[in-house]
Amino acid sequence: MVNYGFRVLPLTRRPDSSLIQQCMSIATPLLSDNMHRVQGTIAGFVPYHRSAKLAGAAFTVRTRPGDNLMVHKAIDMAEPGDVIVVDACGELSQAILGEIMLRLAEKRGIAGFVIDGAIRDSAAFRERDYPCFARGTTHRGPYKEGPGEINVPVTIGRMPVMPGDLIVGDEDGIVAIPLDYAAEVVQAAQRQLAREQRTFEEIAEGSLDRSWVDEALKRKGCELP
Ligand SMILES: O=C([O-])CC(=O)C(=O)O
Ligand SMILES: [Mg+2]
Repeated sequence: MVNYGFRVLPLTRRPDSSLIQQCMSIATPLLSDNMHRVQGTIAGFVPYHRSAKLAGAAFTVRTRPGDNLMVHKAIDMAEPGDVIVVDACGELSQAILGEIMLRLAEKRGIAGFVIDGAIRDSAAFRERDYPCFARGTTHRGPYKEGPGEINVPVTIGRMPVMPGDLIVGDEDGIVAIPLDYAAEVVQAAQRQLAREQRTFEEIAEGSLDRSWVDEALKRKGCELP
């Protein structure tokens, strides 16, 4: 019997904790802009916690749709600060996470969850402000049979995620920054944040140069009044 599809692997590389901390105050559009806008989840993930922010190392899980045995194992294995990222195939017929699991994860210092699937007991995530993004809710509970895998490459919302990627989530969705590029991307996003803050000031003063809009239209051959 080959074990591919039913494996539990350790997470061996994580981003620097100072980098994770910096990402708590950088919006996801700034991070995805600095990866050429191709790395990030498509629309459809909802934050069930009030603050909507999340950052940490990706502890990845791939489940059989509707089954959460491997998510339970991940909660027992992940380290404080990790984000459990579950590729549950976008399945919405069974919830694979609930309040008992939330409380276990919270107790262990796990930073939060990203679930490409459904959760239940969703009021508890809001009340405890415990970070969790998911595609929806249903009271229909999970099966606990496996198979599934831990710390293998996964995809969530059409975004590839490698174990140990720097995960950042907010009201606009979730982005996974590949570990080897994380420092560079975060620095570039911070420079973009400073540029956008200057733009906001120029808008308030009425001094923002808008000539690029007509120039772009003319270059494309558009007739202007
Ligand atoms: O039964 C489960 O595994 C999910 C659940 O509702 C909980 O954790 O409270
Ligand atoms: Mg429950």
